[in-house]
Amino acid sequence: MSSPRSGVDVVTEALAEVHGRYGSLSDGRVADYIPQLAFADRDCFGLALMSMDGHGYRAGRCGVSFTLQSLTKPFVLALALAELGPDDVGRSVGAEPSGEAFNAISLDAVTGRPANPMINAGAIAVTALVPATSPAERFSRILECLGRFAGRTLYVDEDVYRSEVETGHRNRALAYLMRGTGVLRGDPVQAVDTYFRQCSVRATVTDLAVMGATLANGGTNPVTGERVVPEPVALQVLSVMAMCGMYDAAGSWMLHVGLPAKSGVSGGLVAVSPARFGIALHSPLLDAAGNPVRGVAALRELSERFGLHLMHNAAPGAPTVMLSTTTSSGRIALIAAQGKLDFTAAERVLFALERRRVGAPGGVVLDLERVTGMDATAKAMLERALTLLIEGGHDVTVVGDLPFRARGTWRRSTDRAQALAAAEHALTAARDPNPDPGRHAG
Ligand SMILES: NC(=O)CC[C@H](N)C(=O)O
Repeated sequence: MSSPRSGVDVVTEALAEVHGRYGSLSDGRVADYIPQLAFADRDCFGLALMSMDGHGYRAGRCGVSFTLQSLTKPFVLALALAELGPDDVGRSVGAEPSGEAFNAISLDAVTGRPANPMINAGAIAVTALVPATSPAERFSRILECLGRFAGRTLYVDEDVYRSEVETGHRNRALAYLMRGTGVLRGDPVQAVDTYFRQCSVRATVTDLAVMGATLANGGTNPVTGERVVPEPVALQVLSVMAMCGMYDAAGSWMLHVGLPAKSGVSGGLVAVSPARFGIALHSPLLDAAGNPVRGVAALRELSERFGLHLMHNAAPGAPTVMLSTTTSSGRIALIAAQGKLDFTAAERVLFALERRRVGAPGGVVLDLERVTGMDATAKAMLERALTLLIEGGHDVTVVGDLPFRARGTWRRSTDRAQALAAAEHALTAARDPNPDPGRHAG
């Protein structure tokens, strides 16, 4: 796909630009240790981005399918984690970067566990963990799960599968070693056979972008709307990808691109910008670490251009605290906030409150009328602060209808001016013995 001639599609334009810039790189080699992979078209290059809202963008050849190979590893890990949980999975495989090639014999001297699930040894162990009553059922569960990530039914390339079976002696050796250390339960030949089938599943760049977007979106496929894995599983998988997804180039990838990612020997790569999008590409020319040369260059540029690095500070949003003052009576601290509240926004509100707070029995009016939402952390922080204020003898009013609980007696209001008037009244009443009729228990 070329850059759009009209309209405002700057995302496609950016993809097309990097596609054009790096599509002519001819360094690297097509993997041929699995003979069928040597037939890959070295000129093929496609790049697709799928946002967590399900908006898709493409450049180059994105509809051509290729075998996913190691790109299946994070998604099968997700299945095992969803079924068994991290403790059980962790008994069979570690989560440490190996700093070695994908086919390394990276087994811990004491536990016998492979270093992580993104190298072959770890992936074979994880595949064998998927609960099933037979190898056929295990593979069909894996295939079905990959399809749910992609949002469509996927198929095995039988030629590539046979090619892997014929040449995969090293993978068989890894499986036998793990059988020896006790990490792999069951038949090592069957475990590797399931793993070969899994590696031979075909998908397109577009499919792979959807698979990445599902992880970006906390485990829910943004195109089909289906929850594929629970949110904590998506987080765990992305963590492992961030540390181990790019084999022995994981460190320099994190330094220069800074996104959880996974590559495979057929030249595919998927990277995830958490809570933003999945981006995928296919280009069979691989560098020495087994990562696609054009893809690494393209993603490095896109990451810089769009500020995607995980360690990049998020752009400051609108100021959280719109108003922070003490009323003319000197008795009430008034703080008004806006936007969506997370840890940082809640901390800003509480910092302002702490600075304005008048000694008890002072009043506090917290105007959250223009707060559009809050996450669980912000809610817990504000509730705790309200409880502390009430316990400290403050007269507390919250303006707005956000769902809050706080122990003790406090007021809720829909209008800031009324809230201030009621608070002044209550503070005056507190000094004289008449009870305040406006107060209720929350
Ligand atoms: N890095 C990869 O994609 C490796 C997968 C391949 N099927 C193998 O096991 O050798």
